[in-house]
Amino acid sequence: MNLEQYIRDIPDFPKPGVVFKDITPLLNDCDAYNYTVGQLLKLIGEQKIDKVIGVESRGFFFGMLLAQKLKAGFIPVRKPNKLPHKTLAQSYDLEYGSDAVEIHADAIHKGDKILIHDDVLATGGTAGAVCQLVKELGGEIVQCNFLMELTLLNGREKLDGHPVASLLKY
Ligand SMILES: O=P(O)(O)OC[C@H]1O[C@H](OP(=O)(O)OP(=O)(O)O)[C@H](O)[C@@H]1O
Ligand SMILES: Nc1ncnc2[nH]cnc12
Repeated sequence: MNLEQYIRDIPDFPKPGVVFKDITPLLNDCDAYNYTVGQLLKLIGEQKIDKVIGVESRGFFFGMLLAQKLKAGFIPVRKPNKLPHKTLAQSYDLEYGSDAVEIHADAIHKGDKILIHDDVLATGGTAGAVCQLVKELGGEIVQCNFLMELTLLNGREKLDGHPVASLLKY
């Protein structure tokens, strides 16, 4: 299956000059998203995963599906002031702006094997901040896993040498 046909380019969204990669056609097709889950699982292989982190908001869709298949827990990493319990926060720069991410401080136990999932690796600011949160809580990052990678933005460089895998490269 050619997954690229389910990802739509939206020029100048959300700001002029940005070509937004829209995954809603992929989410809208059961065969396509099931196939995608299978392909993402192949990237992980036989590696043991205790918890999958999905990054708000588009990382939630496949993050939760992956967690179920991997028989792992799911941890939402959210934008500021959304999580109700005690949190740890990390700020970062975006391709189009800046923001911060938060995690519940009790979500990871020392030594937990963590898969970080998001839809897009762009500048790496978001995923880099998530790596920092996992490190501070004593988790072990097994893989940073993405549907797609915008290679010209060199996001991998922000991920501290952790293994990175993506299904599509643009
Ligand atoms: O590698 P980076 O440059 O950090 O960019 C990647 C991040 O940007 C997008 O999220 P966005 O902040 O647009 O939020 P959303 O998922 O809620 O739409 C995307 O889903 C990643 O989380
Ligand atoms: N070009 C892009 N398309 C979709 N999500 C993104 N996140 C950061 N850059 C993006």
